[in-house]
Amino acid sequence: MTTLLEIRDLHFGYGATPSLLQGIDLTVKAGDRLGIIGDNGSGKTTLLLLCAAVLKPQRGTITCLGQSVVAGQFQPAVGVVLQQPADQLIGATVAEDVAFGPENLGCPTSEVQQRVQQALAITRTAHLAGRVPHQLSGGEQRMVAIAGVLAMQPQLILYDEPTAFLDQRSCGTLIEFLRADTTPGIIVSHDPAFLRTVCTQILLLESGHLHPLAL
Ligand SMILES: Nc1ncnc2c1ncn2[C@@H]1O[C@H](COP(=O)(O)OP(=O)(O)OP(=O)(O)O)[C@@H](O)[C@H]1O
Repeated sequence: MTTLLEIRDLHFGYGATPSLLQGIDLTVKAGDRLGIIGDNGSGKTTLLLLCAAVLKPQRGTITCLGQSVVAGQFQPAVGVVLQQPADQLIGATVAEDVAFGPENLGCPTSEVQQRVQQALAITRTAHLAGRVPHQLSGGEQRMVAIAGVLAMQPQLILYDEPTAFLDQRSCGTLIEFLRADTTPGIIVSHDPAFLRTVCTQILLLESGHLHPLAL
């Protein structure tokens, strides 16, 4: 089975928390969606930012589809859904926002339009196409942010606390989407029941190490 992401002996820390990650090993293969749970400040977001090439490992390696992940280098194969969806919404309208990714990948206009319509349909946000992203509710913003990621057709999607700020109904929409979508990835969350519903494996990040948990 294709290996999408491979992390070996990853170490990382900040000034005040120098030993945050102390030898992380992780593999995401086709069909895998890993859930990561852990206390506040255990390093879950940091781990995602390392996978997304936003941060540079202090030791160890991260490879995506067999290529070394180089911090600061754009990885079209990896989509990231940030904890605060508003942070990644930049278009004047929802449709323009979702078009931004494929446009920047150099897709022809007809393909951009096709990808936008498809992503909005999958995330059930087509009715929001003409709306201003920053005037949407938190739940609507989250699904639009996911649509923007899907329009880039990534091979791996990293989600940082996707259920944060969602009410039960929006959570239901998200779960329905995640159950239908087969893109492999990693989901960081504080909600074990949610992770059990949408992930193939759950890992606990504790004291700088990942430990498998029973589903
Ligand atoms: N840019 C930064 N500079 C210095 N310290 C940071 C930085 N970002 C995060 N930290 C610290 O690193 C630790 C881990 O933060 P991180 O956001 O990765 O944790 P988390 O597990 O995602 O937490 P939460 O569940 O609260 O979202 C925290 O103690 C945090 O204060």
